[in-house]
Amino acid sequence: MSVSPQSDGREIRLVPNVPVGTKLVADRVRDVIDACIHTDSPAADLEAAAQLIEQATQLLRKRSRDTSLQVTRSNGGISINNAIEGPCNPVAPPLTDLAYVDGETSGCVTFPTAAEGPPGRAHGGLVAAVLDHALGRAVAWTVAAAMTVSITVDYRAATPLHQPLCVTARVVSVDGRKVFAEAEIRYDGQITAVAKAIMIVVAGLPSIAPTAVSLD
Ligand SMILES: CCCCCCCCCCCC(=O)SCCNC(=O)CCNC(=O)[C@H](O)C(C)(C)COP(=O)(O)OP(=O)(O)OC[C@H]1O[C@@H](n2cnc3c(N)ncnc32)[C@H](O)[C@@H]1OP(=O)(O)O
Repeated sequence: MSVSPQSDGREIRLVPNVPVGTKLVADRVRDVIDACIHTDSPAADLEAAAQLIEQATQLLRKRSRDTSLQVTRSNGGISINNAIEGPCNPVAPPLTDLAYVDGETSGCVTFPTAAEGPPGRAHGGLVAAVLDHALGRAVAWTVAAAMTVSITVDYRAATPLHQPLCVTARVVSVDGRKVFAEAEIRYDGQITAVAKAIMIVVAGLPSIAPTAVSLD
């Protein structure tokens, strides 16, 4: 396991694979979040549950590290704690099955109840975040690692909770450091939201590639 210093002084920790134990904890925490939102338990059960969660938190805090950004070389360089794709981040939906084929980036996501905005629908901000992330992936995989300076989202139909959604993204054009890209999210083949973004290639970000990842 190695650490590479970044231009802003923060460190990125490289890990060979998604850590199985950490992912397991993240999956269980996702379950806890869902149970917390849906529970109709009596006060005594809620108190007992809170104590158990507190005990689990203390156990996890027994050994901590400062670095949060961890990247594995597998699957095109997954940032395991990322807010959108991180399998070890219980707040990430997460966006999974990321792939890059013939210039097209794709991924899958199922929004949990915790992502609810309007009743039964995904929150628009989270839909935008997923689109933003897919755009970032598409630009990183097609051109170079970049940051979003502008994103516009058109919401065309309800993006449902608890349903498998497909996300696709691609680079449209490049003008110096500026990269123009577009993405969409689909439910059952129908587009629910479309995004257009301008991203700026930034030196010092970890380089990721679709197949052979080199982070050294
Ligand atoms: C490893 C696994 C990871 C896995 C990760 C996978 C992908 C994750 C993607 C997530 C995406 C994000 O959330 S990114 C996070 C949110 N975004 C940010 O935090 C970015 C905040 N902004 C910045 O830090 C800065 O603006 C920079 C560094 C991006 C650019 O600053 P700069 O380097 O000084 O560049 P600057 O000269 O200002 O601009 C460069 C060119 O872009 C143009 N430009 C700038 N802003 C705009 C704009 N809004 N609309 C149009 N054009 C613009 C300028 O006119 C200029 O054009 P010209 O004169 O050259 O023609």
